[in-house]
Amino acid sequence: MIDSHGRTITYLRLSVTDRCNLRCAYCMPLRMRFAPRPDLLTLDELERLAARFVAHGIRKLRLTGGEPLVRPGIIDLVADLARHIETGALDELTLTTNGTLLADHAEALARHGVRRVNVSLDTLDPGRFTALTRGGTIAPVLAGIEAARAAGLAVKLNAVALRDTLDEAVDLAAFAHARGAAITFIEVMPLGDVDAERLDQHVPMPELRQRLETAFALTDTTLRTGGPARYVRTATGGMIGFITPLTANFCASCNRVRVTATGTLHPCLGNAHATDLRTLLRDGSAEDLDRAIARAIGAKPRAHDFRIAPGETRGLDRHMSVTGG
Ligand SMILES: Nc1nc2c(ncn2[C@@H]2O[C@H](COP(=O)(O)OP(=O)(O)OP(=O)(O)O)[C@@H](O)[C@H]2O)c(=O)[nH]1
Ligand SMILES: C[S@@+](CC[C@H](N)C(=O)[O-])C[C@H]1O[C@@H](n2cnc3c(N)ncnc32)[C@H](O)[C@@H]1O
Ligand code: SF4
Ligand code: SF4
Repeated sequence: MIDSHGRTITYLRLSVTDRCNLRCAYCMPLRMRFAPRPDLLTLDELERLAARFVAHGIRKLRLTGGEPLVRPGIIDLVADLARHIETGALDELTLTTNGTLLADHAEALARHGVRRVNVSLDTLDPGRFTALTRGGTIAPVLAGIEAARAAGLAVKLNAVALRDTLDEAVDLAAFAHARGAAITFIEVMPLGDVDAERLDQHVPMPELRQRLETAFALTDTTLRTGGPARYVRTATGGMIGFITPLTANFCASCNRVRVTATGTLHPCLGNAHATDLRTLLRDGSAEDLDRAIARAIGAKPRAHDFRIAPGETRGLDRHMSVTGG
């Protein structure tokens, strides 16, 4: 699948639920409205839809959410999708999780062909964690990271670059590296309404990188994982990734599309473009579905138009938890 800007699409981010057991302050408001249950794809529909994308050249499949591990039957879905790894059609089946339920599932994920997981962790301070997630506790996340490692899963940490936790950037990187994990810092994106001003949350990545440079000597690398991060290496060999949609967008090399838990294809995280696949999946033919996917990818926008600056925030009326990032 090649879009009209010549970019080959090989990476699908599939949201398996828009529900979550946390309420991260940068992701959603405390009183979040979720999609009506009948609108959610069934596990069978998710599996069938993923198979269409794999048939069209998707090589990397990431399950996300909401929180993917709150979806009942998630391990059955992973087990079904694992056949694409076994046939060689997929290079990677992976997921991004808040880690709260990872201790319960790490072993089963590893058994079904998952080799690595990305775990979101923005703070190491238990009180701050509860405040930032509006009610979560950090202990299960830390246990989840250990369980994943024990199950043989490679772990990467994700931390959003936030004004309130900037003072922890060095500690977070050291925490990750002590566990053999890479860490990626992500600039906050203006997606959906939250109970705060985006400008108050946003830390431009050069500022965060400067903090890290007080503790680590950083060397740029050419490492690519197929995701949007650009990586540096510390003198001790630890990897730190930067995802910089606001200060240095990476759209020219984009290889990704996403499908929501209700079966909407968004060819770009940062634009409103949307194609309903659920109706075709439920009532149409396989050819109709394939045509709709091809048309949507052909029309993938060139880039996003996010902006967070004094006096001006430009974003989208769609929360990150809808697309799963
Ligand atoms: N603007 C933008 N942000 C993205 C895109 N893809 C991922 N992100 C953001 O990057 C963050 C980290 O994504 P992950 O779920 O860890 O996935 P990844 O970066 O592809 O992971 P790796 O496979 O480990 O490289 C999330 O907050 C996403 O929203 C994208 O295409 N555009
Ligand atoms: C939407 S979550 C879904 C998966 C899972 N619940 C988790 O938190 O890892 C995926 C990633 O998006 C990040 N994220 C959420 N809202 C964001 C925003 N507005 N800007 C940047 N990253 C965001 C999270 O920190 C997480 O790393
Ligand atoms: S970032 Fe992930 S864990 Fe946090 S509220 Fe959003 S979906 Fe839930
Ligand atoms: S904002 Fe859109 S074009 Fe840019 S990297 Fe993300 S999905 Fe790709």
